[in-house]
Amino acid sequence: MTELYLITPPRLGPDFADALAAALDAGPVACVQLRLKEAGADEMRRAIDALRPVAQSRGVAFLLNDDPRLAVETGCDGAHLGQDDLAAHGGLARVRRVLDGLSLGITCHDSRHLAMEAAEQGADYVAFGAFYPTGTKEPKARADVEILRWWSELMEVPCVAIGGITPGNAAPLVEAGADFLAVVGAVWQHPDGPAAGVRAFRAELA
Ligand SMILES: Cc1ncc(COP(=O)(O)OP(=O)(O)O)c(N)n1
Ligand SMILES: Cc1ncsc1CCOP(=O)(O)O
Ligand SMILES: [Mg+2]
Repeated sequence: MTELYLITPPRLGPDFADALAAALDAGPVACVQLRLKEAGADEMRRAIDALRPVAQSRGVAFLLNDDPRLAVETGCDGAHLGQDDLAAHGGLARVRRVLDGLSLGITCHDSRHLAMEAAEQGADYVAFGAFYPTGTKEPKARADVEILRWWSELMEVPCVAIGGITPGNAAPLVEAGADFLAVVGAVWQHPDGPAAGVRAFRAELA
């Protein structure tokens, strides 16, 4: 089964909590990641305080991008870290300890080695990508669907696919065994709004 993993847009408008609620109510959505690359500490805490209850009250996990300590402090369900973030926070083993029983997701780009290492050290999921061209971020790597097939046949730890995923190109990722599809643009930039964006994935994930 493949589930939707929603990542927030890079900048949040004043009504974003309502937009998030509408998107989640159009679900199922398994997880929300707050990803604000340009926010300062205060803005980040305000966003967490406003959005975390929207997700958690609906039984949707709320993860924070990049900052495991803040995730713990603010009651998030876990954190997602990239390879540079791991280095900045003292390495994977240390981050695992900081998060204790909370969820830890790790960016592994297109690397089987990084994914094995992450799983061995207690990651709760590994993320591969970018699978398709994306305007949301300049990706460090392009990944092939075969890495999802290889991983899902070999390993128990769930895998996330990310990068340019839309309802129109999701099928090969689902077929190859992705446990989650992580999406930004296809939901938040959907012409009929985010709820329609989430609904559009339903048929692909069934
Ligand atoms: C689910 C998921 N996968 C990958 C990423 C990318 O993380 P990272 O490489 O640290 O890049 P930034 O998101 O921090 O720009 C992600 N955030 N979520
Ligand atoms: C954060 C991130 N990491 C690799 S691609 C990407 C952006 C995904 O956004 P979109 O779904 O809009 O392509
Ligand atoms: Mg990061």
